[in-house]
Amino acid sequence: MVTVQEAKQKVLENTFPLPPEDRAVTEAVGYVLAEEVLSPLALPAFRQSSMDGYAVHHEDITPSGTWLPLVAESRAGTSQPLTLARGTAIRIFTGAPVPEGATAIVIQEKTELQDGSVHIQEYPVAAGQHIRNVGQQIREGDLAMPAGTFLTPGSVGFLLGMNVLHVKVHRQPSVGILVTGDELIQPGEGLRFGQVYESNSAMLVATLLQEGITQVSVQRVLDDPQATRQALEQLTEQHDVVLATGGVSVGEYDFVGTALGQVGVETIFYKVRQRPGKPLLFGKKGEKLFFALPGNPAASLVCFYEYVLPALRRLTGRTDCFLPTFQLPITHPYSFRGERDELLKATATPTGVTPLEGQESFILRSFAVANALIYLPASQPSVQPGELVEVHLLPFFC
Ligand SMILES: Nc1nc2c(c(=O)[nH]1)N[C@H]1C(S)=C(S)[C@@H](COP(=O)(O)OP(=O)(O)OC[C@H]3O[C@@H](n4cnc5c(N)ncnc54)[C@H](O)[C@@H]3O)O[C@H]1N2
Ligand code: MOO
Repeated sequence: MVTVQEAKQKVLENTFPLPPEDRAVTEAVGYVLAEEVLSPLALPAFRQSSMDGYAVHHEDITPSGTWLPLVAESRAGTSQPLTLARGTAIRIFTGAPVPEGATAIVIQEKTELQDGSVHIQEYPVAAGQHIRNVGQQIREGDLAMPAGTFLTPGSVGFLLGMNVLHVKVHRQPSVGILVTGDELIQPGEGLRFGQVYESNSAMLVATLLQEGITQVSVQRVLDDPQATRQALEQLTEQHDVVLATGGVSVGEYDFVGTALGQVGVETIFYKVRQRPGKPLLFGKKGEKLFFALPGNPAASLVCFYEYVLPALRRLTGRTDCFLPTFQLPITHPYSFRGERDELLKATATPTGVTPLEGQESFILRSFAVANALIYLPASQPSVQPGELVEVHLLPFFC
C-alpha cells in the first residue's frame, strides 16, 4: 500500500510526453506545443490607427483649436500608402494604415467637420496617440510561444494572426477501456435479479472526451481469466493507455491483476491509502500505461480524476496535470476513522465547500451534482465548520 502522495509521484515519474506530430492550428486547441514558435512576421505589419478619426502631425495642433484641410482618406484594407503633409489632416479608420508623416490620431468625437476642413478640439495631442506601431505586439523572429504552451482558442487566434498554419504538438493518447463483471448488462436492456447496469465505461469515455481524447475503444468481458487476458492483450496492442474497471480486488472472480501480470505489465503500485479507491493498480509495459480502477463507480471516477487524468495530461505534454487545488473553509463538520485519506464529493463556491450526502463508493448520486472533491488527510480526521480544507475542482467547472 502506498500513500496518496507516493502514488501521484509514481504516476508522474513513469509518464512522459508522447512524440510530436504536425497539426493544423485550427485543430490544435487542447494540445501542447512540442516545439517553440517564432514569429514569421512583425505584428502589426504596418502602422495602424486604433481609432476612427483624423491622422495629423501633433505639432500642428494649437491650444486654441486648429483647422486643418482634409486631403485624403485611409480605410482599413487600402493598399495605397499615403503621406501626410504638414498642416493637413487625413480621415482615418480603425485598423487603417497611418500615413507616412502622421504622428497622432485625433478621435472624431473631438473634432468638427466643415467645408472640407476639420477642426481639432483636443490639446495637447500626444505624439503616437492611438497609433499601433509596427511590431508592437511581436517583432519578426521573436519567440511567440515556447514549447510546452497549452493551446487555447486565444493561441489559435494569435498563431493564425502571424500566418502560422501548422504546429508541432504532442499527440493525444489513445485509450482502451476494459470492463469486467458477470453482473453487468447494457443500459436499455431489462434488469434481471442480481444484475447491474454497466455505467463505468460511459462515464470514463465522457471524461476522456471532455479532455479532448477521442481515440477510445471499450471491450466488455465476463469474469473469466482467459477472456480478461485476451482483451487486455488486444487493448495493449492498440492503445497508449489501458483502463480496466472492476475485478481488481481480492475476490475469487477478480482476475484483472493476474491478467495484467500475464500480459507482461509491471505493477508500479497496487493499493493506495485512500477512500474511495483503495484497490487502484498502476502498471507499465514499455511506454504503455495501465490503470486498474476499482469497479465501484464513485471509486472508479475519483481514481480517474486524481491519477488517470494527470497521467493523460502529462502524456500530452502538460505540466499542470492535477486538478486545480484551492483551500476553502468547509461549511459543515465532517469526521472519519482516519485510517486512510478521504476524497469527498462536494460542492464548492468561491466562499466555501460542502461535502455531499452519500460518500460510499457505490453511490454516484452525490457525484452527479458534485463540482469538486475535498481531500482530507488521515491525519485530519475531524474538521469543523470554517476550517480550511484542500479542494480539487473538477474539470467541467474550471
Ligand atoms: N475482502 C475485501 N473486499 C474488498 C476490498 C478489500 O480490500 N477486501 N476492497 C473493496 C473496495 S475498497 C473496492 S473499491 C472494491 C473493488 O472491487 P473491484 O474492483 O474488484 O470491483 P468489482 O468487485 O468488480 O465491483 C465492485 C462494485 O462495482 C460495480 N461495478 C463494477 N463495474 C461496474 C461498471 N462497469 N458499471 C457499474 N457498476 C460496476 C459492481 O457491480 C460492484 O457492485 O472491492 C471491495 N472489496
Ligand atoms: O476503495 Mo473502495 O472504493 O473504498 O470502496
